[in-house]
Amino acid sequence: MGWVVLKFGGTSVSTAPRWRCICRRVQGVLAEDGHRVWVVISALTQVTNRLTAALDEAVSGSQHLQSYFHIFEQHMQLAVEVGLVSPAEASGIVTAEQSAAWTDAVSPSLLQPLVLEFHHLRRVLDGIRLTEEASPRLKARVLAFGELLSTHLGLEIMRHEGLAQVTRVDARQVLRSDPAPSEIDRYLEASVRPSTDNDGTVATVAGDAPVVLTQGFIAGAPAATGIETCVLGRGGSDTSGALFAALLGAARYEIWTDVHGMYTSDPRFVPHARLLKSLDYREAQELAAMGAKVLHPRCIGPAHWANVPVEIRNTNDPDGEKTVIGHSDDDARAKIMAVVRRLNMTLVTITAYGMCGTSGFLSKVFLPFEQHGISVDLIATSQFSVSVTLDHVPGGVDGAAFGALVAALEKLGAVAVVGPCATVSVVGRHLRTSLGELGPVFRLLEGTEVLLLSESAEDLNLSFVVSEADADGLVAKMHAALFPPMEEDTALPTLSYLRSPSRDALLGSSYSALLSSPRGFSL
Ligand SMILES: Nc1ncnc2c1ncn2[C@@H]1O[C@H](COP(=O)(O)OP(=O)(O)O)[C@@H](O)[C@H]1O
Ligand SMILES: N[C@@H](CC(=O)OP(=O)(O)O)C(=O)O
Repeated sequence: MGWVVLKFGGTSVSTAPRWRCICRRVQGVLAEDGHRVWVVISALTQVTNRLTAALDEAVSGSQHLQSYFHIFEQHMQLAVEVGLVSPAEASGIVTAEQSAAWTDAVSPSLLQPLVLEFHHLRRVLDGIRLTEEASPRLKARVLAFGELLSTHLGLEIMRHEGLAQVTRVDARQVLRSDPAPSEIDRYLEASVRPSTDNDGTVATVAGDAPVVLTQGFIAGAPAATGIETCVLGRGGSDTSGALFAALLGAARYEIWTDVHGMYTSDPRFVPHARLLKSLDYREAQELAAMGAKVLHPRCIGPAHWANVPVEIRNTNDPDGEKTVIGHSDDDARAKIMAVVRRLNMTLVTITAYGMCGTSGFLSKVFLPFEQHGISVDLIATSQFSVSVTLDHVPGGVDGAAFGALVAALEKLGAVAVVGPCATVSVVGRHLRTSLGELGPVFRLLEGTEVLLLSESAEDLNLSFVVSEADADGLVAKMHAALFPPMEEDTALPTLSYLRSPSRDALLGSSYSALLSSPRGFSL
């Protein structure tokens, strides 16, 4: 019997109606061809942010249980909403001390694992408060509690909803991280290579259970003393799901979230954004990497590696439209797919007039980036100058790694650092053959200071580095030019060439149309 992997994000696991939807979907897949179902869930919405706040509170020693108590309340509210705890049992707990007493004295036995996990979290936070410091290793342990807690509660909710044969698996037993250059990468931005389950670990942990529930975001980091906890970076549950799908050789990987799929821009800011009905792996990867936050940038790799088709679907509209990601045979055709942006980028320019025309300039410039574990994103070069953008600086621009990088680069020439800035990217296929269609985009840049312009070697994105303040306005204008709002198409005769059969095959409904559809849903 084959597996189908379902991943539910924070917004999809935080209310009773969403959990009923999860259980219905699991039952639907079980009924279809006798599949087994591997369910990956994130922490309840905002819990990872609250754990980050709890860490800061514990380090600073101020009110270190405030965020902890918020998290406790959130889980109790859900337990009440789904009917696992009565409102009377949960009432009257207004402080962290009372929550501890409540969990000791009156918690229902089926919630004992959840309660023990809360005790464990509290012990770790108390320890951090005493020492007033938290290493990347300890931070990862704290952040992992979000998913450990949600899966304890989720297991009982699923059983309560009639799914008797669910097994909870600890993801750290299955996913093992790769060696990493720094402590931050090792524990907080861990990467796990996709692989097949040669040693049968997945089969062992799943046993005969038709349904497995496990954590997204967390993995095991092999250490001399055993297996430590690491996390895959914010939003990493999508990648966990893809890794499990690859290990299991799953028939399908479904990512359930609060939107119908990948849109031509972030629908929160561009309500006329159109749903992308089908994408190939490379296109989806490029969109995720350039800022379509609905997918974690590393999640497509494992699915592609194992040839597992991916679907992105809306928990609030389970039978509605969706994005399907897989192989495609039409990559010869040019197409414009989206306008997306990323914030918090750093632009570094190294200028060395003395090196004009000398060989090896580029290798000398890039060596310090490798030595200090900082990967570059966009690149533009001239004879004596190189500009690069960085989307992730381990330890931040005030940290030791970045300081050492700048010191090394200064030995080669003058170094200028600009940040935080933003990249606005038009993502598509064969953009160099679509420059006529992209014309309006360039006109829209008049009056905006463009710090760097880059066209990707693979011809998949055209990116502009601008100030953060300019980014959202620019995205909205560029998107309106390239994807005119549907109802206004006829009013824009000059852009009518943007309608074509291939475009109609690619683009689904707009976010605003889906939002006002009779089925109705909300972000
Ligand atoms: N291009 C895009 N297409 C779809 N959603 C996007 C895009 N860019 C950003 N998003 C945002 O991604 C959100 C879903 O991702 P996320 O919050 O990580 O979900 P989850 O908690 O379910 O994992 C959506 O609510 C949407 O606002
Ligand atoms: N809980 C983690 C991992 C994650 O992927 O969450 P979500 O699926 O809600 O984006 C985070 O907030 O980063």
